[in-house]
Amino acid sequence: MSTMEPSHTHSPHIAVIPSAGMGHLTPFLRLASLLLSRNCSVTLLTAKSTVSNAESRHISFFLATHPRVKHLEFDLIPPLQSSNSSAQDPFSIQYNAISRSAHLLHPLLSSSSPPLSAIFSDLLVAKTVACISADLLIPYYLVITSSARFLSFMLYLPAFVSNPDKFSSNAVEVEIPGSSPLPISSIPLPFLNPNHLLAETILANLGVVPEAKGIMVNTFDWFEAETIAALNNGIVLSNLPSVLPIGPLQAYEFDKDQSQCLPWLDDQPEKSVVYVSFGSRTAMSNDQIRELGYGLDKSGCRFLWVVKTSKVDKEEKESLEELLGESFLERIKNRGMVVKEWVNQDKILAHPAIGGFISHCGWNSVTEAAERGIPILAWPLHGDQGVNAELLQKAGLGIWEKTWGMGNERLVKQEKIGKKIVELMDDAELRSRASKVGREARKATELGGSSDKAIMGIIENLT
Ligand SMILES: O=c1ccn([C@@H]2O[C@H](COP(=O)(O)OP(=O)(O)O[C@H]3O[C@H](CO)[C@@H](O)[C@H](O)[C@H]3O)[C@@H](O)[C@H]2O)c(=O)[nH]1
Repeated sequence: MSTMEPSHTHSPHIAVIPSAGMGHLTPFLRLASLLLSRNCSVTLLTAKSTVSNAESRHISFFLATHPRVKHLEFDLIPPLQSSNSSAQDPFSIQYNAISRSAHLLHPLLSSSSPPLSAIFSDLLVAKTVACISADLLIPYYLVITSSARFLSFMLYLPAFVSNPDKFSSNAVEVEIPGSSPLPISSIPLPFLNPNHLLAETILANLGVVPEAKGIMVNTFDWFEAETIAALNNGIVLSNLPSVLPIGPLQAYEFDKDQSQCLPWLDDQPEKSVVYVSFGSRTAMSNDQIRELGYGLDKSGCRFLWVVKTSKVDKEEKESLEELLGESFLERIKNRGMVVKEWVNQDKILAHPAIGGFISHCGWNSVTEAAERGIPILAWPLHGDQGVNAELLQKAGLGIWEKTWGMGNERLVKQEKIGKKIVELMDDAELRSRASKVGREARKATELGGSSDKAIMGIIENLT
């Protein structure tokens, strides 16, 4: 993005309110950094305790490198106890706690100095933020951390859950107005159970979406043109505010990476390495992790693999030797690097040695790969990831083997994995289509590009 300064004398002061997990925090910090570069003042509001170490480390580092940002923390009221075992996902519990604690934001926001010009918040606190913004007579904008396609589905969620007969066990897809039908198999499991904490939290906040001044989405026009048009033409929801694609949001400098990954990549030939990572909060079963390892070995490709065995980094205990065996690590050591730590993914994807990405299709990972034009082998595991996998395949950014299923529902064998990796790395047409996606993504964020114009329009409206 450009660092063009607004021509106005009054620079807006914006409160930025993410929810939980790196997948939600990262785009908000990137947006905050972008706003600063456009001469805005920023106040960042976060919950006093985070779920993962990665979040608290990133917040601290961000504040240290962006000293103009004011940071305010709010308390969390104790989480709801639920008998539903699927609700025990620590991130869903935190989303719910943040959503229910959002009223504690009022005194922090109303006493802000200089007074706030706007609030940019995650959907999961929208209900309270809408009331506060009405009280303070300032606009609020929603920031969607997933795809526009997934936003369409979320907006359709109230209709979906209130009409279960329409979605009988025989149904294979859901018709979302203005969008191609969504396979039932891509719908996140919590949404098939309206009593799930995550579904409950989203449903509780959806009602105020029409009160937002605008809905920013970390996507770009070219990538999701049909969906964005449908959202903006009132086909999905008649009273929807403008949907504004502002992505891919750019990474800010995060230079504390002490790992050996980048030096190792420096020694690998161009586009020869497949990067494997399943984001910040997704763990495969240990059996699946081992099959993936043998599959990587069978493919004969070079690889950089970030292994994650538990949802939250605080629980990671097992060593790589215990998990994969010393003989595996010895066998692959000349063409594979396996780590079990936080890596600087954005820098890795930007490295010329990377030729492909095996990804769970968390939306940040997808947008980061899109920006670099890196082809993805989609392996969605939960949440919005099936929806994202489908759309990235349609846009030409990757391939998705649907028969592998979502999550740990079936064990995908090493032979299949090995073959797919070879397909990912050898397909010249796929590589060229992915490069085109990269060119379009970069065009969107250049000065005068569609995403650049969208963010400048918002800032100008606030001055
Ligand atoms: O070692 C690591 C692991 C992750 N990342 C970064 O962490 C972010 C992870 O975000 P994402 O790729 O979106 O995955 P999740 O952490 O799984 O994100 C959650 O939030 C996303 C945005 O709402 C959803 O799309 C996902 O399904 C949901 O799991 C990305 O920026 C990665 O670059 C690193 O830099 N290093």
